[in-house]
Amino acid sequence: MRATAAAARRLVSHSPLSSSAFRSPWARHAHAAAQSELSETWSSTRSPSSRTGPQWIFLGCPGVGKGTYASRLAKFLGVPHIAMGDLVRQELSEPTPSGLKLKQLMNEGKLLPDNVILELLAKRLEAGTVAGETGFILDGFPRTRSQVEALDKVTDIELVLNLRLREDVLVMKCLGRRICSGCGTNYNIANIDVGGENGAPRIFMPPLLPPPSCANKLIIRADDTEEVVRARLNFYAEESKPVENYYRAQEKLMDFDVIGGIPETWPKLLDVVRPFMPEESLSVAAA
Ligand SMILES: Nc1ncnc2c1ncn2[C@@H]1O[C@H](COP(=O)(O)OP(=O)(O)O)[C@@H](O)[C@H]1O
Repeated sequence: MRATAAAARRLVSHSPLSSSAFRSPWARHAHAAAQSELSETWSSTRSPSSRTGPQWIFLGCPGVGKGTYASRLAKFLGVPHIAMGDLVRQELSEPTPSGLKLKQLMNEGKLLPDNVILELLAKRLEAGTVAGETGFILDGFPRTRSQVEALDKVTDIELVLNLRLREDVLVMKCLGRRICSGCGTNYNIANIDVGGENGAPRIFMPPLLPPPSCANKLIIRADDTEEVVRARLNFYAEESKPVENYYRAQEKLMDFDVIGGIPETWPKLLDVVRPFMPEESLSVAAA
């Protein structure tokens, strides 16, 4: 699909959150600002349809390992791994009055308004287009049906990988997450060995521990408390269904059960995506 500036503007105007949907003045203001800014952002960029590389999406619950596998796969494919959560955290790292309200939503495990999310993504895609990026793996976007429809207007998604893992393991994984405050690398201190009962397969995931250079700089995300993790999982279950159904109906969705740690899961993941990989990535994957 050819994405013109007009199509880009539709990405913003498509948002179901009309300014009247926001109850507080700050939110209405942010919405109005995003509308005009985003239109400008998109109209000043080259067409996203000039991308010729893979345009893939990773779906899955918090803690399932989207970031880990999406970033590994992105390296093989030679495209960027664009993690919506990282864009959000980066944006909210500077304290501003509107940012504080958004941060509060995030710390409660709630989704941020579409206009905020679409603006961040549009800016990231624009920067990528300028830098000559040919495709992307999106992680954490789209999360709602309205985000799916907005994305469809400006990209041509080929493959949607839906990572799945049982809920008790997801909670353990989220609570074990640690990030190096120095270099931003993700680790996990959870030592998971569960299952085997009631016909469920055993799941063994050893910790992913940091090297000494990161070990004393580890931080925990404010939204990785048990209460918030459970809330995020509930929100996800509710909101992901329409997204999954949309891509399933288009025959673009592939379910993938995470079966263990990286050494077991990664080769299986590569096997299932191999038929979709461009020629040049196949030789890297085979090496
Ligand atoms: N597509 C999105 N739509 C709305 N809010 C989002 C989106 N992606 C990320 N966020 C916000 O950023 C937070 C962190 O996102 P992320 O790192 O993807 O967390 P997780 O997948 O572990 O819930 C989310 O809880 C939500 O508040």
